[in-house]
Amino acid sequence: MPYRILTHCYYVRACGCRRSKTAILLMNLGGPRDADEVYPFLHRLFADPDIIPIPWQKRIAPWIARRRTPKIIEQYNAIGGGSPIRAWTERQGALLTELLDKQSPATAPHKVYLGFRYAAPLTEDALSTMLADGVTRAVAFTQYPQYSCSTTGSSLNELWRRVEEIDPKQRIQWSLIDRWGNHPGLVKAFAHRIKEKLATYSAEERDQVIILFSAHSLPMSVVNRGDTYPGEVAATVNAVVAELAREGINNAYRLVWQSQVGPAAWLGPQTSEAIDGLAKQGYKNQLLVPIAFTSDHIETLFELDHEYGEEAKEAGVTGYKRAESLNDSPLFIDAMADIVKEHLRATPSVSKQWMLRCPGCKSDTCSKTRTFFQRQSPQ
Ligand SMILES: C=CC1=C(C)c2cc3[nH]c(cc4nc(cc5[nH]c(cc1n2)c(C)c5CCC(=O)O)C(CCC(=O)O)=C4C)c(C)c3C=C
Ligand SMILES: [Fe+2]
Ligand SMILES: [Fe+2]
Repeated sequence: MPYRILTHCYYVRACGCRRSKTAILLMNLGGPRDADEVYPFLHRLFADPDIIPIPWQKRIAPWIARRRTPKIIEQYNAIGGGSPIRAWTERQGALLTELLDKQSPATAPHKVYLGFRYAAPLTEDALSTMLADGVTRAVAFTQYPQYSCSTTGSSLNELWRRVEEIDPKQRIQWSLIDRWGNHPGLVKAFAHRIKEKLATYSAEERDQVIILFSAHSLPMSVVNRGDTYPGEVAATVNAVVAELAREGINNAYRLVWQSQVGPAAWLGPQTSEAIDGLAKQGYKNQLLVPIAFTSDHIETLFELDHEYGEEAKEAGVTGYKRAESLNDSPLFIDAMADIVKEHLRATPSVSKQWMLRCPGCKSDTCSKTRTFFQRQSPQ
């Protein structure tokens, strides 16, 4: 017990102290848990120039958020009142900790923290808790498998700013897992979810099912400045398709893009239009696969299930189904543990704060910087 008050305890096994030796910060966008959290969530999102640069941003963001809040509350009400991202991330974190403690005694005990960009627990909350817990070694692990300056970049820039503010002496040594869209474990987990759902079609229908991999779209302005996300999503799709082919599954497939916001041009084809267009070509069995996010959220539960589900029915798609999100899939948790284990083995702890900035642009304002030729940072 007395060891609990020590800042550093390297004798965790012998003394029974529960202080974690390795902290893992799961970074994600987060989501409102109830109606009261919708406005603050949207406000933070529209105030973030890394996701959406707006002139006079600080002044305009509250106004856009206020106008959008009633519509988004309605959408969250349709899926049970709030976003399940936090609950799923907590569950994934608990399972990951358990697995890592078993598989990686050299870096145990592990402790997972959640750091969300737009909803509680925010990055700054996570960082303060980690410092209060006496953490000295941490891995920032993005929960977006494919890198975009608008998502992982934004989270990293926020972490970098908060470290400067809250931990200027760098008591915590950080390293970074910034992309993992083609990790074999992730690919297997996606393929398994697809096989599970394909098995629910009749034997005659199964080969006729078209698989629609659906990812959150990006504004063309972000695509055109060289964001690597579209290519990384396509790489995940190709890897999953190859994995399915190895198991004798050779269905037709397309990559489509959902969740456009506002009037600007976004990357297409749009999921809803593709569903309709393919229905007109006679594809009555369509299996939707969310490929750029690892747990359920408004875009799977509301957009894919409700909104596009209704549109598909009207278009005559009688066999419209969605693959379950990865959520607490054991294959997915195995993949997460594998990624962290491998990272810890290969990456000595590094304290350089620049590692926490968006490696696409090394700037804390991604949106102003070109990101062509973004390098794959070491994992
Ligand atoms: C890989 C995932 C995501 C990318 C890329 C992404 C880019 C992106 N998003 C917006 C604007 C909004 N996104 C909103 C919600 C939202 N976005 C993602 C994921 C990605 N976004 C998720 C999982 C969610 C839902 C969160 C939940 O349900 O808990 C919203 C809020 C909802 C709404 O108002 O429609 C906005 C706004 C932009 C502009 C962008 C790329 C630049
Ligand atoms: Fe989004
Ligand atoms: Fe960036």
